[in-house]
Amino acid sequence: MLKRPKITVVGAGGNVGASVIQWCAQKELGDLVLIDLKPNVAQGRALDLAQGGAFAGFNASFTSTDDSSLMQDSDVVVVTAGVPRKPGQTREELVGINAGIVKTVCENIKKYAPNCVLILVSNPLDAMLTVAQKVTSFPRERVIGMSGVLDSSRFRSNIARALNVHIKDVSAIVIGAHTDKDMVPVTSTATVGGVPLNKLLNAEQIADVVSRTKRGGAELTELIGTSAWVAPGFGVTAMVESIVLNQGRILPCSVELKGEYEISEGACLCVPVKLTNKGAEKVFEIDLSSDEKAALKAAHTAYLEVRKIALNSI
Ligand SMILES: NC(=O)C1=CN([C@@H]2O[C@H](COP(=O)(O)OP(=O)(O)OC[C@H]3O[C@@H](n4cnc5c(N)ncnc54)[C@H](O)[C@@H]3O)[C@@H](O)[C@H]2O)C=CC1
Ligand SMILES: O=C([O-])CC(=O)C(=O)O
Repeated sequence: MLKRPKITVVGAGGNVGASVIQWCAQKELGDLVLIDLKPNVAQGRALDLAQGGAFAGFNASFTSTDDSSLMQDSDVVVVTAGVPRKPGQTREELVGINAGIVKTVCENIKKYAPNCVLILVSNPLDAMLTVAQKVTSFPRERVIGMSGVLDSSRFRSNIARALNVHIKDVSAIVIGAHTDKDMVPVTSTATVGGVPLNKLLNAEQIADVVSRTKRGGAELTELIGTSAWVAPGFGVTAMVESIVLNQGRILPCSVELKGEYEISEGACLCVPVKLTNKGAEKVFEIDLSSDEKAALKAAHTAYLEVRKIALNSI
């Protein structure tokens, strides 16, 4: 029998984890292991999905457990374990509690799946990525944060809605920190069907799209009462797919920088990377406007503050 990729989601009983499992199952990306502190909930999520396979047309294999050893030798481990924010909170306010959770989970990943590509989702994303890297000591290629795919998807959706065009034709990315204040929607390179964004929207309209994008997660949290999970699940799945199918997609993801963008070594921020079965195989430096360069610098400063608290909490 052919060996399929083994994909583990830690935190799979929760909203984002369940969404990731659903889309990975739908795309038959591999055998899925669902781990959560609440094993019954993870088991329930797995059963619910398995029962939908007949009509959704997939035949995935699920294992659900609170036993971390079942992630043994996973090819990809997605970490969604952690507390989500409530309306009125920032992601950064979760730092103390989630640093401890990410530390515990990453100790198990290091022990049981030392060769995996780790995709981190828990917030505050960039600082949690530093915790994951410190605990696992994995090379930067194999510790990747999901932020830019989601933020860019929101950016593209906001541009498409402002112009009443198909989202597929919108090419635009968000880099920087995964925070309401310090994400950097890159307007200077954004295009729709090859037409530069500034030929389609005026400065005020662009500012509106940018501000809506930066507040995308907060807006949803206010509406739902907890943070988003459907679009985050799609975002993670695109990353998993590019890794397990070795697609080599270039997607904005949080990674440790090693001097790129003139940012001090060791900082984790979102930039475009090539995702293959080695993980974030290549990090790209793109040309930015002077405003975007300044915004990236501010994102770095903000990240350092949150990182300090995160590292003091573990
Ligand atoms: N990076 C991003 O773009 C996004 C990040 N998030 C973050 O993802 C995290 C999860 O969000 P939700 O799924 O909505 O929360 P949730 O509360 O629905 O699920 C979290 C799950 O983690 C589990 N868990 C907690 N500690 C654990 C441990 N040590 N081992 C195993 N499982 C553990 C809980 O039992 C729970 O089932 C939050 O920190 C949230 O802020 C959410 C959306 C997007
Ligand atoms: O807003 C949140 O707290 C969850 C998240 O990171 C997002 O949806 O972008």
